[in-house]
Amino acid sequence: MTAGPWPLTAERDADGGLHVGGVALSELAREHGTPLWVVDEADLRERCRTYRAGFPGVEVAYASKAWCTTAVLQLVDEEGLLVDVVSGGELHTALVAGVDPSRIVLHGNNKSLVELDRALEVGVGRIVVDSFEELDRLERLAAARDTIASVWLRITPGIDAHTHEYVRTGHDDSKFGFTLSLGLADRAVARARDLEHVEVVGLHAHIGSQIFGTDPFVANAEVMLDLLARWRDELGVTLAELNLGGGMGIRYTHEDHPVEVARYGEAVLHAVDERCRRRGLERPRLVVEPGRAIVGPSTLTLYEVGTIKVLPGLRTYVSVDGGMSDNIRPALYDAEHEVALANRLGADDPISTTVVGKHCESGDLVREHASLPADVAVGDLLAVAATGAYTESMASNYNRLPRPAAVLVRDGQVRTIIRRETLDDLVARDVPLR
Ligand SMILES: Cc1ncc(COP(=O)(O)O)c(C=O)c1O
Ligand SMILES: N[C@@H](CCCC[NH3+])C(=O)O
Repeated sequence: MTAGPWPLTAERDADGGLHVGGVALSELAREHGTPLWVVDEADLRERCRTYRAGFPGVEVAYASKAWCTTAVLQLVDEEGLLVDVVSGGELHTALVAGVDPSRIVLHGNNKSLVELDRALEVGVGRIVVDSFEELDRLERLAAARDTIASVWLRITPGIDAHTHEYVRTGHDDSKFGFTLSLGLADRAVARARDLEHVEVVGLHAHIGSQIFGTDPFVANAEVMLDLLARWRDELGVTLAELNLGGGMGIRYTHEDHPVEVARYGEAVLHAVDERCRRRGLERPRLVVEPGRAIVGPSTLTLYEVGTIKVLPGLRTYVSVDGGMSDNIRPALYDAEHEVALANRLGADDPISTTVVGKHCESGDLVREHASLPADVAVGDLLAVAATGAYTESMASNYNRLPRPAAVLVRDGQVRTIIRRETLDDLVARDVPLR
């Protein structure tokens, strides 16, 4: 089981039932209901460790936008990762999780005054400045608090990573950061020099997400080191820190072949050291910022099969009890996730099915071409792989579906880390007229 996109401890028992963390998924469905996010704790911790080992001497920050819930943040914190947040809500979650503020990095292309001020109040480690307005705002807020904001400038390095258009961030025409080719980065560092309460200590560049191959990451590192060298030579500005962002692709289906973290680390660090040698730079204090690669593969979503609609000569629709409200990725990015029957092995001859959710949208797909046993039936359980990243964190209540629960499994133990939403939760913020 583990060779595919499934969590580390996933295995089938003698009857063909799927287990994760030593617990049968059918038992989890009985106890906790469906849809259910099942997180393999061993897998999640292992990925944190693999990342740290793959980038020796480099700080690893978890991009919490991938899955920002207290238990997940506590796990990655225990594993020694920094936590990157992009909003007051993510910051609050990290603080509630008990993450030391100095180990938090605040991102965002449009941080509010309240968010910036809160970051200064609690003393987050670094604020990643995205715009000229933000430099000015930070100067005013930090002066009022009689403090100094330690910041990285977010640079848009002009690197076009070949990934889905919606998740590219390093190309020139991007809403994020100071565009290097248009001279905005140079203007930003010049502006920052005039500020008394903002100290630029480093640079940041993130080129996009779900990227396969090492070349775009290497190119990003080279561009950023060239910039550090040029600013040293032209402006006498020496910056000691460099955050190279996240974006490493993961395996969602058997057809995906991502690079191993160790190879990615080797390639980037080799390029960094080579460039530093050529430019006569000391290796800056490096940070990388993965989200998806930490949590994505650790989790599967468990659904129950409801309606099955056979359209002879066309296709077979298999409907499950969740859909785009708990995983928007297929609808938004045409993303594909492996699907498997979870409660039994099923008939030998697979058929091609279209697994869909229960929402009022034809685009409410779980997987367009899912190979499932021909005898898939109402009441069966389906497991959908690699749903730890950008599913719960992008979940909604569309069609007023309560959001699912999440459980953490390890060595036969089960802990609820997010309770299932109730119908009362759904109306809790409504203010009725009568
Ligand atoms: C600034 C920044 N850092 C890190 C990440 C994490 O990306 P990924 O989940 O692809 O590793 C993102 C999301 O793309 C991001 O915008
Ligand atoms: N939500 C996207 C990734 C966004 C990356 C955030 N900057 C996905 O599921 O692929």
